[in-house]
Amino acid sequence: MNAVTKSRIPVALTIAGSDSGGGAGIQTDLRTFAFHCVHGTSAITCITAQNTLGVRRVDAIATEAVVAQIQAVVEDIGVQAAKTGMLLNQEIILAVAQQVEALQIQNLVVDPVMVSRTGAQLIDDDAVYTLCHALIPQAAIVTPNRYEAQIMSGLTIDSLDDMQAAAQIIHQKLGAKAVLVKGGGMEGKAHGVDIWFDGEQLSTLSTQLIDTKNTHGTGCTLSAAIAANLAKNYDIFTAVQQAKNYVTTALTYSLDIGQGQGPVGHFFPLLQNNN
Ligand SMILES: Nc1ncnc2c1ncn2[C@@H]1O[C@H](COP(=O)(O)OP(=O)(O)OP(=O)(O)O)[C@@H](O)[C@H]1O
Ligand SMILES: Cc1ncc(CO)c(N)n1
Repeated sequence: MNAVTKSRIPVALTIAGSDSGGGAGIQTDLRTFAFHCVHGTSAITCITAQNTLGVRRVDAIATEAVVAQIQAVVEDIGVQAAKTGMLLNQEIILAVAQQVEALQIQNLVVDPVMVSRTGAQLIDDDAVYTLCHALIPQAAIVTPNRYEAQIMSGLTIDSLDDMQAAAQIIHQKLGAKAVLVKGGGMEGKAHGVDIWFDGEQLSTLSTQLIDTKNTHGTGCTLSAAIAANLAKNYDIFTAVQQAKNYVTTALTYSLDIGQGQGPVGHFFPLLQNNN
């Protein structure tokens, strides 16, 4: 009989919604964790009926069921990092914030899913308030896109200067340890450029701009990659830099599936062995 190899592996948790099309949400998060050699665990908050053309329907999971999933994972397996994605409503957001505090979940990445890249608001104003005041203060990093950063800072964001000002206001006002304002929804020079601020260092993160319409899941992939890197004990700035590089490569390999905006591709490390 062969001896079993006992392997220790970092563990990350995603608290997010399901995307039936497999391009965003928990499906993308778990894939991203796996391709970082991190064991992925999940607490599902809602089920979306979604494809590359858009979201057709959203059903919330009972708040007690969301809490039970988080407790089951953390109390037995333990997690070195976690990320939140689509939390959907105020009740779920509040319950998640309470669990993060009670279970002392470290290295929390909050992707404050409120507004889609096209500018459509996905959660109501009460939910936005609770996200900003109960969950984000516990975050190691919060990663708003252009429109979320506008809501959180109160600024109109049209340029890199605006993104920098917003990052500083969000840091000061909401108390996340670090802020990354993402530029996927910007035009011109700021397109695909992100702004980092941690209270001391203001940095511009840019890679090459990838010319593709298939950008579904960029935000989820980025926040999941940051969480995976934190689970591996990278310092937060390195975790973000590496995650930004990862999303850029995943965009280069994005998938031309469906009739709309296809998802970013995670399989590139396997492709050369699959032809
Ligand atoms: N065409 C592109 N080329 C290079 N990087 C990009 C491009 N589009 C988006 N990004 C990067 O992808 C990451 C996610 O940013 P984005 O602003 O798209 O987030 P989001 O709106 O939350 O995403 P999602 O579409 O998943 O909701 C950022 O690092 C951003 O700079
Ligand atoms: C489930 C889910 N989470 C996040 C997003 C944002 O990309 C989405 N479209 N769907």
